[in-house]
Amino acid sequence: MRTGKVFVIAGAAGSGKTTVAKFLHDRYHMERVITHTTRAARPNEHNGFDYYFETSTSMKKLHLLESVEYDHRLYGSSLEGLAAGWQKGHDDVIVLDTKGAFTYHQKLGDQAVIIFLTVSQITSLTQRMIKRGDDLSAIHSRLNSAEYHRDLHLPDNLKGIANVVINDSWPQTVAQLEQIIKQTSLENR
Ligand SMILES: Nc1nc2c(ncn2[C@@H]2O[C@H](COP(=O)(O)OP(=O)(O)O)[C@@H](O)[C@H]2O)c(=O)[nH]1
Ligand SMILES: Nc1ncnc2c1ncn2[C@@H]1O[C@H](COP(=O)(O)OP(=O)(O)O)[C@@H](O)[C@H]1O
Repeated sequence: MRTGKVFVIAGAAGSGKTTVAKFLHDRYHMERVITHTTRAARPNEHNGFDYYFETSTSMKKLHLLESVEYDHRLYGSSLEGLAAGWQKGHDDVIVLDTKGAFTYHQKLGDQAVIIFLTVSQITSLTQRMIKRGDDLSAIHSRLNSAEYHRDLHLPDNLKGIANVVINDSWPQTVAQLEQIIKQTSLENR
C-alpha cells in the first residue's frame, strides 16, 4: 500500500483542532480523515464531512484502528480512512484526542506527526465554544468531562513526541505550523 505521513491534531475542545486541520488541507492539500462518532451532530455539522455519525450498533460493526470514549460518546478511526488520502499521494490530517494521538505514535512511529494545541488562558476555550455556536448544555457536559480536563495539558506520554502549539494568535499559529511542516519535510530527505 502506498503510504505517507499523517498529521495528528490533538488538544482540548475549542483549542482550534478543526481550524488547524482545515488550514493544513487548504494550504498543503492534506487529506482530511473523517472519523466516526456516536455523538449527535452540532448545528452546521454534516454526516460524511465533519464526522460519520453512527449509532452504537453501527459503530460496533466498523473495523477501527483505534477507538476511545470521550465525554460518554464513542469515537474511532479506520485504516481505510488513512489509506484513502495516501492512495491519492497526499499526506493525511486527522483530529484525535490525546489518547488516540499516543496510539497513532505507537502504531505508526515517525509516520505520525503529532501536533498538540493549547491556549494560555483556559477561559478562552469556553468563549470559543460559545462563539462556534455550541449549545450551552453541550458545553456544560464538555467542561465536566474527565477527558476535557485531561486534554488541557500535554500528557506525559506525548512529551518529547508532540509539537506543542499555543493557539492564542492565529498568525503566530500559522507561522509555527509552517515551521513544523518545513522541519518534517527536511527530516524526510
Ligand atoms: N481517539 C480518537 N479521538 C477522536 C476521534 N475523532 C474525534 N476524536 C476526538 O474526540 C474529542 C471530541 O471531539 P468533538 O466531539 O468533535 O469535540 P471538540 O473537541 O469539542 O471539537 C476530540 O478530542 C477529538 O479530537 C477518533 O477517531 N479517535
Ligand atoms: N487563534 C484563534 N483565535 C481566535 N479564535 C480561534 C482561533 N483558532 C480557532 N478559533 C475559533 O475557535 C473556535 C473553536 O475552534 P475549533 O477549531 O472548532 O476547535 P476544536 O476543533 O479544537 O474544538 C472556532 O470558532 C474557531 O474559529
